[in-house]
Amino acid sequence: MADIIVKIINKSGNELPAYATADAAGMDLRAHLETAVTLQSLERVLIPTGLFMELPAGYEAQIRPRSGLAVKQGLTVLNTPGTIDADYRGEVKIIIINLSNEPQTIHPGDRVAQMVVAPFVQVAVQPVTVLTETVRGEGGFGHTGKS
Ligand SMILES: O=c1ccn([C@H]2C[C@H](O)[C@@H](COP(=O)(O)OP(=O)(O)OP(=O)(O)O)O2)c(=O)[nH]1
Ligand SMILES: [Mg+2]
Repeated sequence: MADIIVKIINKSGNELPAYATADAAGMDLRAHLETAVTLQSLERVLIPTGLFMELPAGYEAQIRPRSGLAVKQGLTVLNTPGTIDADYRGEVKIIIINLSNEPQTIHPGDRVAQMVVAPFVQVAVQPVTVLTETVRGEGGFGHTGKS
């Protein structure tokens, strides 16, 4: 597991991201804030993490919501899953939106999202005029299971 190295510069003063349990998929990310931020209902905000990362080629980091924040406060990641590219060298930031009906406050150091590192493939795009036929064909969007 641990032979995949992600280099991190931590300018936040918060602890480094870490897996909370032995087989956790995600590492929680903390807000790098001077003061608390309050979001009105449906307001969104870009939360800095103070983290700068270097992922190995062929890997991305996905920024996902935390279920506890979502169910308790209606706070979620607007662009989930956010994509951190392996060649990105800027600060990792998290787009949080308040989907509750009340104002919600994020405090410095709060765990606002989680990061899952995953491999991906890059593909070659080949223009054609005909695609192979399949049983599904063009059916989708609830097409299966109908009699
Ligand atoms: O939640 C996110 C999503 C993206 N990024 C950073 C890392 C990523 O590599 C870069 C670009 O992200 P994306 O491709 O999603 O944004 P874009 O709007 O397409 O911008 P760009 O034109 O820079 O690719 O922004 C974050 O810090 N947080
Ligand atoms: Mg992009």
